Amino acid sequence: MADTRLKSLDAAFTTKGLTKTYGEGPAAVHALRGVDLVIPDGEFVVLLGPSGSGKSTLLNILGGLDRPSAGSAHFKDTELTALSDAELTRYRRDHVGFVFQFYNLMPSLNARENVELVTEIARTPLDPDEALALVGLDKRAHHFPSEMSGGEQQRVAIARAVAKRPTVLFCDEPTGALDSATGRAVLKVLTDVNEQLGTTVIIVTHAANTAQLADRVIHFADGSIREVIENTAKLTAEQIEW
Ligand SMILES: Nc1ncnc2c1ncn2[C@@H]1O[C@H](COP(=O)(O)OP(=O)(O)OP(=O)(O)O)[C@@H](O)[C@H]1O
Repeated sequence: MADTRLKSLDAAFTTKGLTKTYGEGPAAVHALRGVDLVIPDGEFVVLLGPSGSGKSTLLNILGGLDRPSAGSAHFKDTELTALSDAELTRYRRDHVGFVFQFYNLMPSLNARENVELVTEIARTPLDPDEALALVGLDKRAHHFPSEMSGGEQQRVAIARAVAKRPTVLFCDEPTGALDSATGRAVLKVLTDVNEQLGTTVIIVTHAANTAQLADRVIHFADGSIREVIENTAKLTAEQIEW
């Protein structure tokens, strides 16, 4: 598929001195130690780093699920750190989609009904069938989660997350529970979402191969950014090594 999207040079996110400390005194855990970061709008970004290095903490703050202890985080011109709880909820509802390692589908609802959970409350949603077609599951709309493989369930979760046309899609270990073939299919869907809808996609993972798909790879270590690499030779999901 040709990438006809014009990439914007505007920042989707800017953080300055972003700090998160859990607990106090000798028991304090320094999850983020003053992170300065710019994530351009429309990019496919991968956060890599060892367990406990602060990746999920950063994702949760940028996604409006958590607040930092100090420093600032902007989404475009909006300072997330200055928003009230109600405003943060609106930010999540209007701009953010989440995909987690374990799908979080409603077992009593079929694929289409799981997607409709979002399209019924979003302001300018995709048609649920269009969202399922985007992830290649338009023929499985009436199947329940228990009737689908892990990779198919994750694709329904992605359809649900993108159905509200989020500006940003956050994924925490989206292929962590999947074998290589289904993991590859899920990554293909995520790159399609980035390219076809222009959604900024930010993925936290241990899987170093996912970095080969990224415009930008951010390496974390011990609550800090160790290195940011702009990838000049992106691969497709079919090409990456597993
Ligand atoms: N709610 C919490 N209370 C106390 N400590 C926490 C809490 N959440 C995270 N931490 C700690 O903060 C540090 C960073 O955690 P975080 O989950 O951001 O790391 P991560 O890089 O995403 O790790 P993983 O790859 O294992 O998910 C860890 O030491 C973790 O134990």
